[in-house]
Amino acid sequence: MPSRYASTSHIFQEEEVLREDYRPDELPEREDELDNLHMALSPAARGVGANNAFLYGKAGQGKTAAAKTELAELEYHAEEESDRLDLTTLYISCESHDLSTSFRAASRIYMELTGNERPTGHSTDAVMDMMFEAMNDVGGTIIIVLDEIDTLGDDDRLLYSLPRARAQNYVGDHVYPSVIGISNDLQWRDNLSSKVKSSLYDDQILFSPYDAIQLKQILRRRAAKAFQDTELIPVDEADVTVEDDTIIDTGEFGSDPGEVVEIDCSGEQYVFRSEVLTSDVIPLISAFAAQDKGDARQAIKYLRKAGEIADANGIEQLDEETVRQAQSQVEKETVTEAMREMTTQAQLALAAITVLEKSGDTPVRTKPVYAIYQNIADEVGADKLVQRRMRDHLMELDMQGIIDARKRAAGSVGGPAWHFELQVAIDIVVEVLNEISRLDGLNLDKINPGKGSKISDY
Ligand SMILES: Nc1ncnc2c1ncn2[C@@H]1O[C@H](COP(=O)(O)OP(=O)(O)OP(=O)(O)O)[C@@H](O)[C@H]1O
Repeated sequence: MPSRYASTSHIFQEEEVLREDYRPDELPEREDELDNLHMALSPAARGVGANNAFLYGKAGQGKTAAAKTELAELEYHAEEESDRLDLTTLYISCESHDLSTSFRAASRIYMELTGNERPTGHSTDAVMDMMFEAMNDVGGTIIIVLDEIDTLGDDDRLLYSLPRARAQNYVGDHVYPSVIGISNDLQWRDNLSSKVKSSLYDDQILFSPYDAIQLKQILRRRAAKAFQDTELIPVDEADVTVEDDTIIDTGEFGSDPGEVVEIDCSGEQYVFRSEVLTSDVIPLISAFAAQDKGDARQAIKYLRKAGEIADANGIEQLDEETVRQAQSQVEKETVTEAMREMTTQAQLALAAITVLEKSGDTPVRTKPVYAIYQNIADEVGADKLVQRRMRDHLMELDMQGIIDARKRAAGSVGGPAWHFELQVAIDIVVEVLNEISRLDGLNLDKINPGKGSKISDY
């Protein structure tokens, strides 16, 4: 049977560059944040303890990439000075190993430091002692990155003890441990107890969302590596003449000379030229991602998906249409994944909002959502939560970006009240709700939205 697989792609040259685990060489958009982190870590380059640092900001802002880049540089320095410096760095993603307790996170640190198996049959205190003992054995400067640190929830024993390890004599004078915490849950950060805050946050570094210009730079650097016949050439090396950011003599490239762009904050100009991306692809993706959350991961995903769509369908050039298709597919995949992982109760709350969205009754207050939620719960034979608990689920859906919860003026009576509406395309939600087997038998069309409750009704 002839194979439909191809070993080369007419679109991609180096597809890995657009994958999640690719580590960029540079992060010019994060120069200030890297400088701050550099300052926090520089005592380690002198053989003493680094400051504890806390990197925070929304998803996809380069926090992890910045921590890894800066640690790699410090490791390189320590290697060069290995007769003088004794440095150990650990990167631990609390979420991916489900290290949701101090016990599990301390076990992981112990395992990484010793190479031993996971300790079993011990109390949290005993595992923390084992972890500090391992630090004593390793000695020197030990920097531990705890990514997604918020998954530790309100179990702050580890976060309280680690920064105090020297002061409390948990480790000897020859050990300098410190923590780089990373989180995109700003509420968690604010809710930490003040005793933990004061020690964990020697240096706090905020990563604010990327704007469209920064996203364009990030995407152009990636695209030049990832796609066929796509390049970034310094203006003085390109066969074109540029005046006021415009190409006035197109040289050998005639009708398709590319465009003049910047790819970092140095002010240096480049010609970006591509035979597989039309000129509106990168600006459009950047605009979509900037309008949404300014998330570089999301922007890179759109670019990759657009390439995959073109590749699979034999399309020669990615264009606006391919980008729109990619955006809707990525959105669908994201929502589908989030919805499948939700509890049934969260799915029921979402189904209720969806019914009201369909009938044009959103943004809507909690009470009408609750009425529909009860109907739906009856329909599928699920337990019914009290109104407050159902609202907690709505707030969680807001955190996931699936619905939008906003306090709005509620009219003449009372102060502002929460109003909810869908934030993602309704047809995607309906399709996924229909696929979820736990909601089998639910027909959204049959649920009566009852009296509408738009803002204007109040
Ligand atoms: N300035 C940048 N230049 C190039 N690539 C970047 C930049 N910022 C982020 N990225 C890329 O975007 C993706 C997300 O970045 P990263 O994982 O560092 O974000 P994060 O802030 O740690 O997000 P999360 O909190 O969701 O883990 C990665 O693929 C990363 O390489």
